[in-house]
Amino acid sequence: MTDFSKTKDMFHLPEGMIYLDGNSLGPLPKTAAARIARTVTDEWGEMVITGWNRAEWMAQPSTMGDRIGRLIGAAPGHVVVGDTLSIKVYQALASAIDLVPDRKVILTDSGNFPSDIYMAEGLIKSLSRGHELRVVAPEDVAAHIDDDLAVLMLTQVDYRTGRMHDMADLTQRAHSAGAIAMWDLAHSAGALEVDLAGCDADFAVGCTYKYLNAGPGAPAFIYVSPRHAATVRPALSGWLGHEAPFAFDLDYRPGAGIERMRVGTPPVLQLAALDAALTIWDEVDMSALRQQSIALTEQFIVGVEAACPDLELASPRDPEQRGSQVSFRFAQGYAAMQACIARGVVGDFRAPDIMRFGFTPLFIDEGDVDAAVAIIAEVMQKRLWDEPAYQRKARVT
Ligand SMILES: Cc1ncc(COP(=O)(O)O)c(C=O)c1O
Ligand SMILES: Nc1c(O)cccc1C(=O)C[C@H](N)C(=O)O
Repeated sequence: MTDFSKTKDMFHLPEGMIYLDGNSLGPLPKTAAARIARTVTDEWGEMVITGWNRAEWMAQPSTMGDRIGRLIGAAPGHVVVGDTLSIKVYQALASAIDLVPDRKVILTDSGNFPSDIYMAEGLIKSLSRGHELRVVAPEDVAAHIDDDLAVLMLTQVDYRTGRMHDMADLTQRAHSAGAIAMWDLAHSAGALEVDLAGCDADFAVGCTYKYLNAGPGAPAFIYVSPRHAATVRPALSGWLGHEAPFAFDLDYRPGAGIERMRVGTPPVLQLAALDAALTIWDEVDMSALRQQSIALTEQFIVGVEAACPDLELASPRDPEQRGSQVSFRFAQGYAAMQACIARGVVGDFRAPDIMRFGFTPLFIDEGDVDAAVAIIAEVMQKRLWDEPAYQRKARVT
């Protein structure tokens, strides 16, 4: 059983801050700075190019992929790390489309993160084969799975509301219709129990800078089901996904299994940060994490609803239907969030009116939730958001 009072001490948390934004960018693991410094000085500094073998830099995308695999229900050898999540979305979707050559519909929902939708649109244009991206309301996804469907492309947990799709059910429906199911786990990996193999998902992608805490710009990951891994065509056919990169052949031959989803040079310094972050995750029991996440989000909802009648719950009330974040709607949400941040409660705002708070049991506990609720209550009851300093500027970064 994971002791979350111990994991909290493994992070550097800024003094006086209750950090409820680990769903967007995780905090710094205390060992990360030394771990990165070791790679810089002992490996890059002393080994220079021999580090690719001596420090096993070249193997890290796969070894780290296996460690992430445990957190998302993937057997070793089916996850690889690299690139950004947007790139991995493109790569997975391109491979998925190839598996269903006679169909043209890609189905997603309006709660998906815009980058996934933009990448799909860009891919469709580049292919010029008449594919159509169908964007429906999240609750209508199941009803739109029919015999025209090529790929069901969904983000499991909605970045705005935290609403969670039923991965097992929708994957099974997609398969029954003869389609491929592809999942974005950006707001799932490290947030809840995911069982990719048990759900029989075809492809999954995700990032490591949110709940996994590998730092700003940390690389993404991709999963390919064992059913497809040896046959999928990698659309981004970079040299490190080649069967024999150092043969420098001029013809591309995909590497074995998941290795073919590698593209180019691994981000070694960022992988050092990921290594430090995964050293914490290696010991975490995902079922205990989920239980604690639900306890924290329930405590938060009860507290905020009792003290702040002007905030309307935007997340599902049923904990089984939401991820590890809680969102409230408020017309002055931007200003209210600025007022909370000024008082040390860091969540974030998503247009047009969502105040979003992430609950990350590795470093947030019941005391933090009570303290955050008290500050949010003060902001709302005293209308502190009404101060001109907190109003939204024309240009928001
Ligand atoms: C669901 C989802 N997909 C894609 C992205 C984009 O990821 P990246 O900026 O790493 O490409 C994000 C976050 O930014 C996200 O939340
Ligand atoms: N990746 C981000 C970035 O580089 C800058 C600011 C925010 C992000 C995010 O991850 C946003 C995030 N996907 C979200 O859920 O809103």
